[in-house]
Amino acid sequence: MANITIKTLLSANKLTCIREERILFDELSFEIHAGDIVQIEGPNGAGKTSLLRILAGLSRPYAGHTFYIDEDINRCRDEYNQDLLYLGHLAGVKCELTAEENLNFNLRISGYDDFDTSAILAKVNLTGFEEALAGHLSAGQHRRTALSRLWHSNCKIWILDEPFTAIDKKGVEELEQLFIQHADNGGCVILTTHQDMGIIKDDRLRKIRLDYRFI
Ligand SMILES: Nc1ncnc2c1ncn2[C@@H]1O[C@H](COP(=O)(O)OP(=O)(O)OP(=O)(O)O)[C@@H](O)[C@H]1O
Repeated sequence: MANITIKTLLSANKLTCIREERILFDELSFEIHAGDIVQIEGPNGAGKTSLLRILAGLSRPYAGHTFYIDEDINRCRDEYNQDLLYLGHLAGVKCELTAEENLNFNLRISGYDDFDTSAILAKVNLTGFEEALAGHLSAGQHRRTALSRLWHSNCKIWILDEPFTAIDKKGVEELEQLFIQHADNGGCVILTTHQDMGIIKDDRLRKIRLDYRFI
């Protein structure tokens, strides 16, 4: 019988998050493996963004730990940050830069120096808008500028907060395909969305649900 090893990329160990005297989640534990596509779900205000930010090491939990492979993320920041691509709500797009300059800037600060911005922007349907100021782009084009980084990433762990916001149906499908490809190549995707996904079927998607609790 084949010996299948499941590689754990990220694990949450008894994470507790309290905001404004409200317990958003309490002793939440889970493991995320290579190949996983995980949706954090729950109503508005349930704590999805708070959880993603804790997993990304951008904020601290009230209690508990996040591990990158088998090390606490606070003890291996550099290695973790090199393997992590986090896109939050604002997604780091600067309105005063063009779409191309934004992509160029974001890839360079992530350590890449050999890439073709026109080809990457073409993947997100921004051909012809390379020189447009991000501040003048439509909401969907602005979001596509942020997402373009995903098409040139060596990071295994993608943490994406509402990646489909303002993206049209075809764009959502292309992103879903990319997520599947990334997971099939040994990465993982952890995302929030209030939209239904059409390509990533339920048997390919793991769900972690957050619900309100009060002290
Ligand atoms: N830094 C903070 N200080 C105080 N309260 C906060 C902070 N961050 C989040 N909150 C509160 O925590 C709760 C959860 O916020 P969060 O953004 O994590 O929810 P969410 O599930 O992502 O919501 P949505 O679906 O609306 O995006 C909200 O009530 C929010 O006001």
